[in-house]
Amino acid sequence: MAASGVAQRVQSLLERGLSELPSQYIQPPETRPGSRQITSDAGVPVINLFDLDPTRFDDVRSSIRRACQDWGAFQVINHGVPVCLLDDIRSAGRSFFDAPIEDKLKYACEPNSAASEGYGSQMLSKDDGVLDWRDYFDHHTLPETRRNPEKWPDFPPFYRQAVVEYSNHMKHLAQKLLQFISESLSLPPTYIEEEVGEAYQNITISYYPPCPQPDLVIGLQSHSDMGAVTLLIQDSVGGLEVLKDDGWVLMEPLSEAIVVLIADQTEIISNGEYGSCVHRAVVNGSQPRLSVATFYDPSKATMISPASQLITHNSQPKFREVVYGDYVSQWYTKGPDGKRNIDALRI
Ligand SMILES: O=C(O)CCC(=O)C(=O)O
Ligand SMILES: [Fe+2]
Repeated sequence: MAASGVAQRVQSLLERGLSELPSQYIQPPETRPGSRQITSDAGVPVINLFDLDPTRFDDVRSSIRRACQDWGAFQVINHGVPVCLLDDIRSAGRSFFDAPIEDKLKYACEPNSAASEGYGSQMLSKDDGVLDWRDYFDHHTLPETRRNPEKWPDFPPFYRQAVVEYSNHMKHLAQKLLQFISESLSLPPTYIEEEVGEAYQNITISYYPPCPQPDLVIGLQSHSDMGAVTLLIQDSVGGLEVLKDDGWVLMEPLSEAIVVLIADQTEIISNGEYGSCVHRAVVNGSQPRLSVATFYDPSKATMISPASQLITHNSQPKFREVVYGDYVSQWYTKGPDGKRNIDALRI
């Protein structure tokens, strides 16, 4: 998102005491949380990975295929990532956000550069976009040459170690999931992984303070993620919603599960067979909420295009090829705004 000026942290705004909600955070009626909310009988699928037991792979692949076609999202359980590591990263994040603002600001991200590492909040965009009710800490974790734990909080003492271990586990799980996804499209198992090339991984811990008027704000506005796949964990509060058939469905918070969100480059590679998941985060009036999103993305120089195996005389390419870095720059210029970005590549 285009940025200018000094970032205001939502949490510090609240701590200073709010007599009324600042107007920059008030959403127009059509994007407020209550709009188009649906309770679906069939929620987002929860898929058992059976601790990656190869005898169950056929079942897993067909469940993933259905979930990708119907939702572009699913949760996985028995995924092989130690649950204590999920708890550690949530508790590390929570301790950071519970610390005094002076301690947090030592890790402030660069106010004028897009996607810089560290502690931040959405900044005023150059157009008159509405601000998200969210603060975050972004970590650059892969390739290892980008990984500099000195830039991450040194409290609580296990913070940096937890991020390193979490990053490594999420890389392996993302690769395994991309293999299932490739095979479920009848592509060779490593197809998507090879198209993506050396993975760029960022881990963003989002913190959504409670809001005195939660019905007027959005924690994180509607968007689809730009890369290949996003793995996300949330705490017990809940607030992640996915768009399905024009209505918003709550992603049930499950403490041991990992949410998988298909992102835009996988939609392109699958030639639209699997749509990326449009999602947003809503907030509430009483409890802060924390989530940890791990993005698995191509490098900026990587060219992404629909898999040639999926192009037949019955199925023409649906997207133009794109250099990933150009895709990202466009996103930062225009902002997420639903799926506007990927739609610009449609043939
Ligand atoms: O907090 C959440 O649940 C959503 C986070 C998210 O979508 C993102 O960081 O891209
Ligand atoms: Fe997202």
